[in-house]
Amino acid sequence: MNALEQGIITASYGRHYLIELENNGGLLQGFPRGKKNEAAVGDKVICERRSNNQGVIVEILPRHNLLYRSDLFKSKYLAANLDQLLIVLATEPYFSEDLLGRALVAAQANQLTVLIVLNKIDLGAQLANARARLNVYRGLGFEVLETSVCANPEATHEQLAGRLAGRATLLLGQSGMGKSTLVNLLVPEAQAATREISTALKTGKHTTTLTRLYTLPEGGVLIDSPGFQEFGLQHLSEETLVRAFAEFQPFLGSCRFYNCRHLHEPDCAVLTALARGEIALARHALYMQLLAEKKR
Ligand SMILES: Nc1nc2c(ncn2[C@@H]2O[C@H](COP(=O)(O)OP(=O)(O)OP(=O)(O)O)[C@@H](O)[C@H]2O)c(=O)[nH]1
Ligand SMILES: [Zn+2]
Repeated sequence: MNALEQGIITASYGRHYLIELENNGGLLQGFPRGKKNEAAVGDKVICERRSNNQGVIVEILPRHNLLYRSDLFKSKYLAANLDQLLIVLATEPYFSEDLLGRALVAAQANQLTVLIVLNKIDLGAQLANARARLNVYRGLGFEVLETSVCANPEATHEQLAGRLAGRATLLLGQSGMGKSTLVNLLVPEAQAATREISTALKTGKHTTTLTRLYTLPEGGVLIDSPGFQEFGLQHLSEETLVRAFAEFQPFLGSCRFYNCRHLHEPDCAVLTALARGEIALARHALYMQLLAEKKR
């Protein structure tokens, strides 16, 4: 048997992985050995070298979390071993509150810190509207930073660098919010690194579907995932879903039925709070939607 080496997954493209070996051991193209060795970016793995630049992943070391999305048919890993989620929104184009809400639920389920960034504040026309839409989330205690990556890169860097240093952060954002521009600001060598990864994985024009891990100049890692439209959370239990809505928590003991699902039950404390305007309609609607998707 060849020597075993440890490394971290720094890129994934389907079932193709790039592994950065410890102790400056270089890059290895890695393949999972069978279905159960499917790894995610951020995973620490043991691999067995098969050639100069290729190896087989023989073990995935225990992860402290794994963020993924799922529907009835498949699940898709986003990243492993995270501390933080950085959600990039913009004044324009219009951001989806549904995707934002789902990302917040996923973060809560994995005990991740959340940082929401409202980018393109230099585009004034939609600024007030975007701020108003984010008030609910500010009220829930989420930190919302305002940036203009293009018009004011220095200030953006100042706001974010300290918050990312020394931590593992996953960047999520719909297309067009300024995610790539932000990565290039925070990781000056990002474009060169991506070219290197594309060559190693021979992804060619599919580069945009890569998930990539960058080491930050200040320490810590930033993981850039491709934008997506769907964020299914089928795999989360009903209990986890309820807990993910912080604003429901004060009411949970006060429903008439101990096993109340807070959907249509009489004397439900959550529904009463909703009727009084203490819980936002859109948030409860998302909760109902997530529950409904589990049953389909
Ligand atoms: N006005 C303004 N435009 C910005 C700002 N940040 C990014 N943009 C522009 O918004 C557009 C989208 O930015 P990208 O960084 O490519 O967005 P993305 O989120 O990576 O989107 P995809 O590449 O589609 O995934 C580009 O034309 C950027 O130049 C900003 O702060 N202000
Ligand atoms: Zn209830």
